[in-house]
Amino acid sequence: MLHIERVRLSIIEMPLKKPFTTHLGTLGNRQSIIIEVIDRDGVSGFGEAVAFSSPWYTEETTKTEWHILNDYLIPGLFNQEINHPNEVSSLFDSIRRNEMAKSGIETAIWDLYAKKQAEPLSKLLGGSRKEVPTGAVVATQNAEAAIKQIEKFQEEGYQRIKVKISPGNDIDFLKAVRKEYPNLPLMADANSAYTLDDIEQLKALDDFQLMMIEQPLSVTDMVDHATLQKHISTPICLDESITSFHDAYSAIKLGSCQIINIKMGRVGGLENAKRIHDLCVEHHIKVWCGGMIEFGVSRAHNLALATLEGFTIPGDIVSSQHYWEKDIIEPFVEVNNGMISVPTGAGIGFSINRKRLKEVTISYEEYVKGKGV
Ligand SMILES: O=C(O)CCC(=O)C1=CC=C[C@@H](O)[C@@H]1C(=O)O
Ligand SMILES: [Mg+2]
Repeated sequence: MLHIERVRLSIIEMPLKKPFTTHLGTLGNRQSIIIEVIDRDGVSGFGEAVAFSSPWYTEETTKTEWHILNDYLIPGLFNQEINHPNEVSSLFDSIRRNEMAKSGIETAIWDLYAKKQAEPLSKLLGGSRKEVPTGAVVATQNAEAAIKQIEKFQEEGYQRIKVKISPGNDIDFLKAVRKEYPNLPLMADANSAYTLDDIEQLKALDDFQLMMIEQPLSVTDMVDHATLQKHISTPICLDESITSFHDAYSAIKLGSCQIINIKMGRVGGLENAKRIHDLCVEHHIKVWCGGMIEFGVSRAHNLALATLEGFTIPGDIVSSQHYWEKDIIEPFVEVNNGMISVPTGAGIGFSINRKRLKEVTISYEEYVKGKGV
């Protein structure tokens, strides 16, 4: 039985080592909310609310998460007796959407629960992998720079490369990449840059032997993706369209995709992520673990999730040092020959460098039992 006694929220901020560019803009600085839930025995669990500072990827932002966490999600926790983290997402049923805020708290409670059970989070999720294959994202629209980044990722052993494409930055870009790397396991993420009017361009992508095209059409679409999949041989992977178990169910029913990028933040936490994984395995839909250019707490949770048997495609789980000068976890997540070893310690299996957390904290709120209820 878990009794949450205190919650500590820290908005942290770090510059990326290299800007992350898509057709939607460039991310140079990253904020995230680190959530520490502390039970009556003084045991801490950590989660990370991963919305960006502006609503370019989903409708949530660091500020909306701060509001929903402060005013809705946390106050309701103090008088709850939680038997299992699987109960947490239904506690939030009366609060619509706000999946990343919910995921931040839910994952922190999963970490706390696993620590109380003295078990690795991966084991409690039902994961069996002792190491996880991983891929990397080339986030530049400049072909020359992209080829240089791919060369570095190849040296580091990443098992597949994801590039970003959009109208006017697709065919020639992919031709340049394929010229240098004809056999590279390669996928492309469009972040909803196309419409069905672009169908001829999208058909042309079939010449590049892509593993998949991720989210080519509107972030809320299922129907046009199903139409598009009938016209192209490249498998469609959905990302932004899948914000819930029901979205995954609908996409599978409609034939909108052959692959789903599962991000626990986008779908409200680990329980929902696991349910979507199980549904996809049942319906022979491939899944992989997406990233959110996050810090070490969410990266550690992704690692635990990616140990589930259905995660057969290398995910977006790069090393801590790819993005950050100094992450907030110890040890850092490291990639060796394209694999990441799964920690065997209790919970997420990484500890928090509190000194570093304090250094990069820009705003802070602590709740004690009774406040906010
Ligand atoms: O976390 C990573 O290493 C990269 C993740 C990544 O590619 C994305 C994160 C968030 C928004 C997008 O730009 C993109 C995606 O759509 O998957
Ligand atoms: Mg994506």
